[in-house]
Amino acid sequence: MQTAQNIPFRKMNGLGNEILVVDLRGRAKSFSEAEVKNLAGRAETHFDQMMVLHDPSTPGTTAFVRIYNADGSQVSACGNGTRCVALSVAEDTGQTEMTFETDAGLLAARVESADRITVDMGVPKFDWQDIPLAEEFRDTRAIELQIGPIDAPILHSPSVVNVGNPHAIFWVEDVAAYDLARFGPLLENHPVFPERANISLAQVVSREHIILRTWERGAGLTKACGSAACAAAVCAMRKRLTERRVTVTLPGGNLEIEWTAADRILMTGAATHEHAGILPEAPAPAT
Ligand SMILES: N[C@H](CCC[C@H](N)C(=O)O)C(=O)O
Repeated sequence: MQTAQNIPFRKMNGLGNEILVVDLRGRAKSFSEAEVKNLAGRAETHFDQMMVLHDPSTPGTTAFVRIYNADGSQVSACGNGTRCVALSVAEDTGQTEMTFETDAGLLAARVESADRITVDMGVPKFDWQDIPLAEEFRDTRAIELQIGPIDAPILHSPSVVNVGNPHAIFWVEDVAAYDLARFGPLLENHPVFPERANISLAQVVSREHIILRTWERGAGLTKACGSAACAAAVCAMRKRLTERRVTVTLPGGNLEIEWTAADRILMTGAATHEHAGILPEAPAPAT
């Protein structure tokens, strides 16, 4: 396993979603799954997601961003992490507009301040094959899935969507009434989700306000999940529960989500610095 060669990192968060930002541009290096999990497990570099910047291949873009969950899995979208990367780049270069390459496509970002960073999270996908689901469901606004009676009240009929990553949204009267830590992993790994899924409880307070809690695929309970906020917003709009602009309140704070007439999802919120340092030497591989 290659050791880290004096590589700087920034520990940040997006509404409390723990993010490690590592810039590998100009270096011929990438991280193994073992290195990712090792960094996630250390107090100084602990993260829910790690955002790694690599040299881009599309002219005019700032970086290709590779995204890892704490369990080492590589994923294609992280809203909170993308805001942290955008703030980091803006502070380093003075740029306020930038575009990143990700496995889910190009993401444009605008940095007005550390409190107002907007990311275009792209176009939502609702077909069962695009989530993906293991079998055909005609109406992905409510699929036949339920959990219980291990948890009362029963959870059922989630909406599903892909916003660069897969999400299932359960609609509830009170997000605090459920032991999400207990059944989150059951649903994350449910066979109906061949690539697993991020699992959220959504409470629609008004036509402009949703309260959300999320069990994240590959990271567990987090204080915020930006892509889940996007997922809940577009699924609520699709069910005619909300307008096209909503505030989503997560345990760590608020995000503004807009599903534009051009079918793109705009997410606006803050990013916060915590500390910076040099990545620790990776441990020698067990012989
Ligand atoms: N756990 C997610 C990736 C990070 C999403 C979340 N942290 C966000 O802000 O969007 C997944 O496996 O698809």
